[in-house]
Amino acid sequence: MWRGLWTLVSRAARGPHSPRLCTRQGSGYRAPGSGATIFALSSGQGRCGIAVIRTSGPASGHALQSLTAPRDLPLARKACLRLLSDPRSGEPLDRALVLWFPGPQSFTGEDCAEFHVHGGPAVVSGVLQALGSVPGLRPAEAGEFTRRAFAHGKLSLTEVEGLADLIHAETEAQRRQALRQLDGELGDLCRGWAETLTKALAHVEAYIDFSEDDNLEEGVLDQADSEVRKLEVALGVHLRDARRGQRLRSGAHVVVAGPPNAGKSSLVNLLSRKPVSIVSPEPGTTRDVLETPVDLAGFPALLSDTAGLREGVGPVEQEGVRRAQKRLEQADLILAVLDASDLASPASCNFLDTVVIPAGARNPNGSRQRLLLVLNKSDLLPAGRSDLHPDLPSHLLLSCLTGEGLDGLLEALKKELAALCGDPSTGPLLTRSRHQHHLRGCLDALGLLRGQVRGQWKLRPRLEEHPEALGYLGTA
Ligand SMILES: Nc1nc2c(ncn2[C@@H]2O[C@H](COP(=O)(O)OP(=O)(O)OP(=O)(O)O)[C@@H](O)[C@H]2O)c(=O)[nH]1
Repeated sequence: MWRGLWTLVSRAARGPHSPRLCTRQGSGYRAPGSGATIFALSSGQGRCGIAVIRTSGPASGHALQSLTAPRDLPLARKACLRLLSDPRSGEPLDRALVLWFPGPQSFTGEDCAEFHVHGGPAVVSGVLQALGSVPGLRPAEAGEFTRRAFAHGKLSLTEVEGLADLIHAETEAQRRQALRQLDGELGDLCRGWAETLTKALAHVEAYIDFSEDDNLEEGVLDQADSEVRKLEVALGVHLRDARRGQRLRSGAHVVVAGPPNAGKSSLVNLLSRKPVSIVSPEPGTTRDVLETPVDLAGFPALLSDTAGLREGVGPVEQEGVRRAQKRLEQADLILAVLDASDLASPASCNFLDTVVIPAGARNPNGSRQRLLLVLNKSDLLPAGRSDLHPDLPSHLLLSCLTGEGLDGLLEALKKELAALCGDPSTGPLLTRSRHQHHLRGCLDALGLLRGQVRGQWKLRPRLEEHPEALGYLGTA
């Protein structure tokens, strides 16, 4: 009976055939056409000082020798100046730095070469054409160098994702997070979890094999159970935190809302440093939701300008108000803007009552909607006036016209966004729904395993239905 249980559990621990959370491949996986030698421009397109062209594959050394004079291979990983010429015509193409990375000590794990040529379009296209004429070489597909690095165990899946995030990082916080993931932090965390699980399974196996001979310390199952419980707690904490990492990748939704003419569009333009929205003294100028991606105090955000909220307007503006309200419901952070010199107007009072005050109250899941109240047009207030409104919630004074108060607002935004997106320096974050999917699968499987360990046989049919259950964390 125990043997049967163990067969189930160990099958479960080996997990699914699909890529696991932090899989480091290194064997088995072969992409179509992976035997060929590939080449590509690895630096950006366009005119520039230096462009880097790379090759990867068994014919890299031959390609390097075919294009360079003298023809001998340079010392491994040492930059060396060579004349490049077209192997078909012998026509000189450029004088360039070349590097030779014999596998497996290269980015992809294969033989690689790099040509650091002058970045003019004619030079780049001449060298690419010359490489294409070398037998066994073909242009690389998008992402193929990284795919090969993964296939040869040079990068784990989470590191590949970190690399992609680093290339696309637009803000400081995104760069920090991507670099930490590329350095393997998330993978290390998952491997730690996987090790804990493997140890717990080993204890269960030992119990199954030896308990009847009384050779085993007491409490082995309890110990395994307690380890698995701790693991469940750790996974739960990361899962609950998952939205923060995803926000850090894709940007938090910051919605600028308020009554008409409060200066919402002026604030959006000020924060994005470009004329996203039309600014005019006419109330009701902005009718639709206008979005722009911005770097707010080092964090990525999608900033939305919305129609001024007021009642008794025509059908077009009414639709704008409806869209603004819908966007407010989806906001991660509301930037509520009021005209500091017009706080007693019906539109301001209504906005305070319907948006600002309710945001401070706890919603059914126990959290509050994040909101920063900004009183704009502070330049219109009489000097030294601080008695704005006795019941006004905590707020920031700003003048979009003079820029006064902007530093304070950016500081407050930084705090809010750090809470929303997570601080990459405090530990690895789950940045993709793939991570969440695998962790959730692992958590479910741990529940099943604990049921089995405690002899709850009624769960057995369910485990048999999910033989992959415990393989979600991947292996080192
Ligand atoms: N004095 C002063 N005027 C401002 C300030 N910010 C904006 N304004 C003016 O206020 C008017 C309305 O500004 P907008 O930014 O268009 O206001 P809005 O809230 O987007 O207006 P709607 O599109 O009608 O909802 C414009 O004439 C701006 O120049 C400020 O800080 N001080």
